[in-house]
Amino acid sequence: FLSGLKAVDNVPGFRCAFSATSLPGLFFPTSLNTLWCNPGPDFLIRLRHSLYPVHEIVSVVPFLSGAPGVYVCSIELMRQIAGYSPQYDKEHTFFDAAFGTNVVTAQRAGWKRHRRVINPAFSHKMYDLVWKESLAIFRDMVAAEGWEERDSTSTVMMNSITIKFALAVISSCAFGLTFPWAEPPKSEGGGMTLQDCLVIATRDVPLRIVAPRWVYRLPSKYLKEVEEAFTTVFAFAKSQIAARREKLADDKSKSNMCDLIVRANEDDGKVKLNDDEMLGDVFAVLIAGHETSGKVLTAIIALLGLHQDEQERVHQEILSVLASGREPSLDDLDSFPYLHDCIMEGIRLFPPADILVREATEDVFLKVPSRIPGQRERDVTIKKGTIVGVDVVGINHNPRYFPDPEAFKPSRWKGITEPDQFVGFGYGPRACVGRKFAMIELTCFLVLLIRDWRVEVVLKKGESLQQWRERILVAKVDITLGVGPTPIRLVRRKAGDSV
Ligand code: HEM
Repeated sequence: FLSGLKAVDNVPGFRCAFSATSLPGLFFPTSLNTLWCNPGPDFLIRLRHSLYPVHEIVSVVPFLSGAPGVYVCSIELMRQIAGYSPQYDKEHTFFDAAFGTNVVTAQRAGWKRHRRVINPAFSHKMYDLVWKESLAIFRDMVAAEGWEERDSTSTVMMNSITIKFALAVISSCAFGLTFPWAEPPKSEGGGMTLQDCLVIATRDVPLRIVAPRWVYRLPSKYLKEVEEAFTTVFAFAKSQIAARREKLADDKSKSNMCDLIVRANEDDGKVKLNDDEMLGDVFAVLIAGHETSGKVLTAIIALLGLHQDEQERVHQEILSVLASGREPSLDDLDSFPYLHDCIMEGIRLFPPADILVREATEDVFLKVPSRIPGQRERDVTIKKGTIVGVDVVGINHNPRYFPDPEAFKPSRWKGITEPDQFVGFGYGPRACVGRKFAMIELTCFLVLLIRDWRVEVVLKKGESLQQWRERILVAKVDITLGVGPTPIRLVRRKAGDSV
């Protein structure tokens, strides 16, 4: 504990039993009790108003389990920490124990091989496919949900719709696995859909790591579900790699992302990944590629439902681009600047990747800005091996960059180029490789939705919009950050209809 305090140069913060990202920290209940403190995985967003009273840095020093760490909410420091400096690397994480080393978690030396294999998959041809599939899946969804024949829907829980949509897009574009909206693929046991299995597999990673295999034979419905979920997800990933290999042996055409990854791996002898690493990458793309987009899509739809004026502005923009009544295409992607700003603002308020975690590879010196105008920076020396987290939520709520940070104001992004202040997709060499993929599917979904439907939030009797926001838009972190169950209603737009 004392060496932990030294490692973070006595920067003020939490002195706790477990660090937020250690295994016990995830298992035990969150508590800020001074004797039994466990800040919990979502402390950055929960405590965002009070975390940084003076300087833009806070420390977490556990006395039982987990590594000491500091968290910063400064863009200037993010550039040093997540940029190209060899002084920082990805933190060694326990997630590898469940899914294998992969492109998201690998440390610098191994990561380059993963990234070289993954990169060719993110091509214009792939983006074309993402748009086409998003369009087709949206249409299938509207028909299968029975919205086509209605002027307004009953209450729709948006979370399951957007996660299913994002999973359908990644399954189709990454693995060539298309399925009808009404009949998603089921697990071998037949009880759960692949979507259910992925939700459980991502939520229960800590249990999977600590529980020995015999535990799953105990008579518990919950444990049986966890076992079925992991077995299904592993079988799916393995079958995808095997199928790609077989296909590529007699068919040299490259089509979906998994084909391209397997081909890139086998084309270049120097960068070959072994089967476990390939499996890890398939999981990484599957999870990083649907959890993030699905969760933030719900938040953006909810924010547009709360802010009818902003929604109307987006609607008018869509009508002006699609004036002739034609369907949107990938060529229109940059023709919706206001919608683009709404997406940026949604990601700012509810960033799926709430933190960029790095580890100091040597002793590092930080000049930390003060939150109080006119007050001096603080010099801090962080010891080698200490966790250094870029607090994305903290940056996004830092009034130095975003005045009135809690407000949904898409217009604040006008004229701001992304690398300047937009940290939602990360920064530097490890920034999101799927950024354009995500922007395409989000734009396609929102253009089609807002063109045809007005989104309304479903209030309880007597509830105000502000109360709805406080009740529903509560961020929760399980691997990625998202909002709670979000009830909305869609009302079909008629010609000349506006708010
Ligand atoms: C709105 C949606 C998304 C958001 C907000 C998001 C955010 C991020 C962020 C912040 C990082 C950097 C993490 C770090 O530096 O520690 C990242 C990395 C990554 N993302 Fe995304 N992501 C999104 C969608 C996607 C999609 C759709 C895919 C794949 C199709 C994807 C694949 C990846 C991968 C593979 C990495 C690791 C890159 C590397 O380390 O080389 N992401 N993402």
